[in-house]
Amino acid sequence: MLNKNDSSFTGNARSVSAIDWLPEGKLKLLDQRKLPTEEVYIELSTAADAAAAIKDMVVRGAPAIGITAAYGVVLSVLKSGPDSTDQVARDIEVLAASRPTAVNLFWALDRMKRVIQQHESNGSPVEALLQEALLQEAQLIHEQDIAANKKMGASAVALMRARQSTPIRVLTHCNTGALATGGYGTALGVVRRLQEENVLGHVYADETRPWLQGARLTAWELVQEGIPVTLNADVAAGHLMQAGKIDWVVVGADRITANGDTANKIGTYSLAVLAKHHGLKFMVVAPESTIDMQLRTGQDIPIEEREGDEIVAVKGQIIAPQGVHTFNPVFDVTPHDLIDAIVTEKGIIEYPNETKMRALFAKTCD
Ligand SMILES: CSC[C@H]1O[C@H](OP(=O)(O)O)[C@H](O)[C@@H]1O
Repeated sequence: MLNKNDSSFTGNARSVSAIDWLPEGKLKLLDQRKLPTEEVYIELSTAADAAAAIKDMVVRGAPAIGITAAYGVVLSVLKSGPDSTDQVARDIEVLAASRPTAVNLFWALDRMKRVIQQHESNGSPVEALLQEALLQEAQLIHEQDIAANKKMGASAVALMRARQSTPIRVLTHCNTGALATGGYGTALGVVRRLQEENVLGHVYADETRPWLQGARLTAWELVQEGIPVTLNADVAAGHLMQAGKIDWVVVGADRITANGDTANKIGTYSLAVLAKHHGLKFMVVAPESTIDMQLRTGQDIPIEEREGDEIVAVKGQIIAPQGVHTFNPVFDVTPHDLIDAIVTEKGIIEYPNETKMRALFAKTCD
């Protein structure tokens, strides 16, 4: 286990990466459970370690989960040795079972399985060649995610500037930044681009109960970069909208279905209803790896429920009586008709519906 004295730590969220492949064949993760008070890194050497890190939210965020799983497959092949097909297949199943909602996990594993299948179709895969091909694919998934985030940031800000005067004031939910992705961020990538173009009015960050991704992670990223952020209780979001403080609600996604219904952190649906009521714009920002054209509507999306102890305690401090029942779904689904724009690296869909989604994605998701 490494602490922030680790040589790669520079003290700046912009250069801090949640996920790094080490030359000695290990995966280094920033333990997001310990932020913002501690920057602690862990090094993983097995696929089971990677699956546990996803399940336990050492690393979280739909794209980051997919990238971690891809490196987990590399760890599996490195560890399994020759004739490891069955063990690698078992490891991929363990990775797939780590969390159910973010489709990026399954998208990334499918890409890695295609590399294995290509090698197997060429006769028995030469182990070293397969290991190298899988590492290259995982690193490509990682790099493509960062590039997608920067492209989405630019196109989202261009749309916002075409729709209203500047500066632009944003409310965001959960964490969708460098910690949730390969780097730069999805919804937080839009915030970064607004700041880069000097048209950011202000960012309001929902604390995002119960896991507090907004308070612990989004605020950490933005404060470190000097981006003007105000942390608010989730229940204050409606008040901010009613007070005329917000122009756009901008969020990430964990799975977007063929009609544009969007699963995202619990509380997103409420924000969309509030935004509609107050006549504000609601934007979803997500790479194509978050699109699931195999599901027709959001009703089909598996919604993860986590342990009640995430609700009844905050950083170990008990805040509810012993024996209370709990209900802890950690995602909800925003219907497409509450979404003004879905921004992806392939293009922007305004007022999404199945026809528009299929026009943009059918060719790549059949
Ligand atoms: C870049 S999208 C990240 C997405 O993932 C988060 O969920 P979790 O922290 O539980 O992995 C949240 O839904 C974000 O919008």
